[in-house]
Amino acid sequence: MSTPTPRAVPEELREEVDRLRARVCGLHAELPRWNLVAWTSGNVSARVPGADLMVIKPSGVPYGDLSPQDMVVCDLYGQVVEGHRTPSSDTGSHAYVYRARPDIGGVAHTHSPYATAWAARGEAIPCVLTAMADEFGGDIPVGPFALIGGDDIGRGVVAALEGLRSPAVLMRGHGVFTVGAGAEAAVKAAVMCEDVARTVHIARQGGPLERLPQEHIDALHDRYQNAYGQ
Ligand SMILES: O=C(CO)[C@@H](O)[C@H](O)COP(=O)(O)O
Repeated sequence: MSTPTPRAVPEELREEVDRLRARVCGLHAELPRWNLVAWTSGNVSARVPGADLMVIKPSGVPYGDLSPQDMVVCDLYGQVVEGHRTPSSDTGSHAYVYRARPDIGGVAHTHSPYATAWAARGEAIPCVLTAMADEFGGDIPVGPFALIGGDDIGRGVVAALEGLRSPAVLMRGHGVFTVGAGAEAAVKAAVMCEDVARTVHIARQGGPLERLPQEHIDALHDRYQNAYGQ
């Protein structure tokens, strides 16, 4: 990182940072809403566009107590720049992802039950559904087990997603990490990851799974990413 780490939020970024504080706080409410976390597990962050800063959840604060003012502004090495709370346990890993992947603007982490069960087995979720082709462009990969608190998880996330279209990775023995152009996209990927993890788990109870042909996966992904919706 060549630019010096800001020691305070530059005045010209104040409005954007305050907007992101509110947005990241609101997105955290989606994690319990979609049953993706228990108690205080999980977290979401957003990169501050045009700055070596991110906004992330405070560590260990119950979701119902989170407010925009609780969100913590950190540099992309995990150092607090603004905030009265201790940042998430995964701050170093979120920061690593942002440093390694300039295209990523949001990161989410959950312990959603079905996807985390696949992570416990260290098993990738095969692309057997059109919904998987749409959102993930293929299988949902597994990343390595890593201890918590530094940037090891972030390094594993970046390595596991290298060269793949998937915005989600199942971190072995831990849970789901997702990325996106913004925090909204990362949270959506987490919701969709749990949805397909559950469906594929149920399907496999009934018999063998058949992966979609690659050309169909490619066509479905292209449509969904480039033509679907408004
Ligand atoms: O599993 C982990 C650590 O990766 C997290 O989901 C924690 O459980 C939540 O940590 P904070 O973001 O509250 O520090």
